[in-house]
Amino acid sequence: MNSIKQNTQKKMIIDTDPGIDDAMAILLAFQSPELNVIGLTTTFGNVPTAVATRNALHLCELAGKEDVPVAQGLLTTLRGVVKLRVADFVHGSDGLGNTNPPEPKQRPIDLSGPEFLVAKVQEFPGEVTVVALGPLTNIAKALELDSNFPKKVKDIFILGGAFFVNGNVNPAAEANIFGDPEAADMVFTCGANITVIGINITHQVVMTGREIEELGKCNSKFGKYLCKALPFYYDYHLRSYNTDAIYLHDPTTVVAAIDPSLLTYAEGVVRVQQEGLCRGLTLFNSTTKKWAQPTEWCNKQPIKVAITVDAENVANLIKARLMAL
Ligand SMILES: O=c1[nH]cnc2c1ncn2[C@@H]1O[C@H](CO)[C@@H](O)[C@H]1O
Repeated sequence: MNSIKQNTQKKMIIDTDPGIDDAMAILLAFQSPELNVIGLTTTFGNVPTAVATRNALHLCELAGKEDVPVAQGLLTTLRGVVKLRVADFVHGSDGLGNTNPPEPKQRPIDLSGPEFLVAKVQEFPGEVTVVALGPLTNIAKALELDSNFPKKVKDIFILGGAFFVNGNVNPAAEANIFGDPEAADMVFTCGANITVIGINITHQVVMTGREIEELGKCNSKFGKYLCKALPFYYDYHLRSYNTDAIYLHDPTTVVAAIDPSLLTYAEGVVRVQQEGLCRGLTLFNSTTKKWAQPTEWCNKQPIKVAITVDAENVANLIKARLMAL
């Protein structure tokens, strides 16, 4: 890779809990000439953090990207709670559709995920894009470690939340936000340049059963690899949504970071319900009403919330890149 090309590429850190759609997103990022993936940080959600780290290392090795550092993130939520309910029914107990990936040869680096995030925005101020594909614990911890993190990071693209639609863990909450609502609320209101892609968007970007078969038949290494893990993810969608297609949550978020113009956005303050029945609910203030009394949404920095997507072109880009040789 020559330095001219590297200079025009976005420096990206992917915070991830692989996860089948995370695996698609990571391989897509590696296949994208616009991106220079400078590291992966791992979190819990689809799998426990230790499994996420193993899978992140494995995916780097599969892609011949052993030089990409993997930093293990926090094992618990910001409040120290171990998330017992991992999504093995979505991704299999190994996170990769029960395909039993080989033990990676590489090890995670000595820095923790949050320490790595802080170090990289310090090294490249205004240049690092963070793509967050799991609960937001590592990013929130990075905010605790460095209060200037929001100013130093270029932007943060977050897969999370359900805006004007039901959640996927329960009618109120989407899985990543539900995984650590306190962290999510901290991140959404931290003042950084944030774009949120919720399941109101990602449920429109799909790969059908037939397309999964085509992925397996093509000669691409990533396509052949993914089509072994995808049937598990497909079965979950068939069972849960009665649909002959999978939702491309995490890859859509990587595409948004590559080309934000494929989506449209509304700007407003987002807060997260912390307790009770609707714990994990994302509530976007879309009104311009001047409230009679100050609200918990006042005096916070607005963020961008995706409201429409060019689903066909986003899905086509994902498929083309995963099928590329
Ligand atoms: O029902 C579910 N429970 C938990 N996690 C889920 C479920 N459906 C999808 N995901 C995972 O959570 C993120 C999107 O919310 C995606 O990473 C997806 O793989």
